[in-house]
Amino acid sequence: MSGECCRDIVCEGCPVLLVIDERRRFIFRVRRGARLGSDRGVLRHDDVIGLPYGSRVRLSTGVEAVVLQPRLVDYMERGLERRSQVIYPKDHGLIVMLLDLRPGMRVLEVGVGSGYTTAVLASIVGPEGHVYSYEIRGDMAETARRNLERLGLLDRVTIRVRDARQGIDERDLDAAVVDMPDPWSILEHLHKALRPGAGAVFFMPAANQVARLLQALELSGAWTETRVYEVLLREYEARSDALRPRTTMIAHTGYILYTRKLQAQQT
Ligand SMILES: C[S@@+](CC[C@H](N)C(=O)[O-])C[C@H]1O[C@@H](n2cnc3c(N)ncnc32)[C@H](O)[C@@H]1O
Repeated sequence: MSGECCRDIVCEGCPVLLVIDERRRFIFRVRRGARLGSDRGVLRHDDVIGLPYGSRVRLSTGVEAVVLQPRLVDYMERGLERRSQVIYPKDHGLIVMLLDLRPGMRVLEVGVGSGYTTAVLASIVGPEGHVYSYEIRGDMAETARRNLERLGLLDRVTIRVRDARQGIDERDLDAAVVDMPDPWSILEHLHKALRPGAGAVFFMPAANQVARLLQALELSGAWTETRVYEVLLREYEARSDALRPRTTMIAHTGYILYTRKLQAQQT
């Protein structure tokens, strides 16, 4: 079978998402001689080496599973450490569009937590871009570092273990994502760090935070194009004989406030 290792074909050392059923999904790196155990049977890693991604494979019990490339969203669901509240994929999607994120951008992040948003930003800016991330807690920064290392994204990220209220070192940044309890307290630092007209997104779980931030933005007169959003995502049962919404959904994650830097008036 021809094809590129880890892109088309499973080779030793490649990451794999093994899907047995909706609840049994495992992410691992293939190691010759290793085994993955589950209540549905055992998978010998050797059995997937050389298979094209997208192949079916049988466990020791005869149960069938599928071998796929893990996506970032699969890692977020079950392949990373989680020690803080994280921003969900439904919200990341809108954040990426609002900030017009692209390869090569230099992006600021305030409030790293477990590094889920850092991973989204780093995967989009690519090897030629960079993410500058501020996190006040050393233990959180370490968790994020481990997660980014696992994803192979750590070299695109600089994590500063620092209170962002004391200042931001970088200048001329293309965009910012702020996920911290009191974002109004860093507005001046943020304004200095962004390039003219650059966008910033603030993620906040509570409506009173949004109101307070809006007030601070209005008072400063230094921001424009301010918008507030909430993303509701309803998944469907993907069954041709009974297509209908799922009975449960994530009711609330947080609000997304978008705004852009306004230059000071030239006199
Ligand atoms: C909800 S978590 C961020 C989660 C992250 N967006 C994700 O998706 O994984 C908020 C983080 O902000 C950090 N934080 C709070 N105040 C901060 C400050 N003044 N400067 C830097 N980080 C701060 C907290 O320690 C916490 O880890």
